[in-house]
Amino acid sequence: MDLKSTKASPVLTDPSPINNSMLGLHSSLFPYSQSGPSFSMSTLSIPRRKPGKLDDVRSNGWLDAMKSSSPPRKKVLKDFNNVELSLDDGEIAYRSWMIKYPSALNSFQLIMDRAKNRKIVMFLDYDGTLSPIVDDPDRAFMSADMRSAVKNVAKYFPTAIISGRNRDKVFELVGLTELYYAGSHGMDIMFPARETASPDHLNCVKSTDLQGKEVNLFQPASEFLPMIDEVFRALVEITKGIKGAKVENHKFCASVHYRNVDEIVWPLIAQYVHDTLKDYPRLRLTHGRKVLEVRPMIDWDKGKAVEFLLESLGYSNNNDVLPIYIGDDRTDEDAFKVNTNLNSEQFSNLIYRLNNVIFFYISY
Ligand SMILES: O=P(O)(O)OC[C@H]1O[C@H](O[C@H]2O[C@H](CO)[C@@H](O)[C@H](O)[C@H]2O)[C@H](O)[C@@H](O)[C@@H]1O
Repeated sequence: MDLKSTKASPVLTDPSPINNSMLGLHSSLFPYSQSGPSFSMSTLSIPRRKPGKLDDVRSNGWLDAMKSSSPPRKKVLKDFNNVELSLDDGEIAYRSWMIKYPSALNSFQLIMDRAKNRKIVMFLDYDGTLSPIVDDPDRAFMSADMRSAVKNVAKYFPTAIISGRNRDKVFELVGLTELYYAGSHGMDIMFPARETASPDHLNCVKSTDLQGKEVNLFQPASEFLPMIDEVFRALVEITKGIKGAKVENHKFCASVHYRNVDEIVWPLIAQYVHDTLKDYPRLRLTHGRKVLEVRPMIDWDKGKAVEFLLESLGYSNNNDVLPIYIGDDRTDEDAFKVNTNLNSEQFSNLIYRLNNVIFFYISY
């Protein structure tokens, strides 16, 4: 059974900033931005092009998905002593999540037992996992401590970064040459030339990395390069009048950020993206943390990238291998879905939380 048939998602949506103090946790444990965007009517300028009916994005579920990461409303609950607690939906979701998924740190021995005599292969998401979530995507830096921890992990285990970002950009942010990198949600994978990709993967070519070393490059969506470039420019143009909107070109996908856009304008930004995509029937939309991601309609995602890397590095279908994936976002669930033979109970037994990200084994 895969995650498609498992209703609850293991990832958390953005909580309200006051959660941290209420739960008695230090704010540094939370990667979420602590300052929400402020809004005044005078700061809103509406772009020239008229959107289609805003009903499109209301009926197709985009708006609901966008709102699920917004600061939720308050609810009054009673605690064990019958004292009324004012909790918002995010706080309730956070508490339930803490109960549902055991802490990886408290379960360390169990995890060590499962890892005994097996080779760990480590997969790490970037934003929200290695770096804190901040308002400006260009300033999502990982700390020196985190870099040194990842460097240490890579000393012992093959380690790959699987990010939605442009591969060069995520390499620039991480800066460790000993890792493997997959950008554009796994549609741009670089791995050592000494390894060979399966003959099924035709889009694998020889190339050189930034240090001039020979490498293999796997880009299953290479034919979409001009289309993504074009849609990126169209999205920049159509959203340019929306204060706080930001569009990024990740080579094989494009991101439209609305974290810094007032919620009142979200239907408009969603409708603009929806209208733009009408001209591109071969592109599809996925949701991330306050970001709309436009990507090619191909059967490839972070999960396929994990399988591809395991296969290319010689670790697939091997009981001696224990792949571990750590991620925080909906797109990371594609990697969690790699376990297709598990029922939902077996599946949730593989999930732990590590601070506020999900720690997951891929077991064969
Ligand atoms: O797969 P990832 O490495 O997690 O990348 C997913 C997206 O991450 C970035 O956006 C997110 O982080 C930003 C910086 O903290 C934040 O401002 C934004 O709201 C988040 O969605 C990146 O900018 C996106 O393009 C990636 O797709």
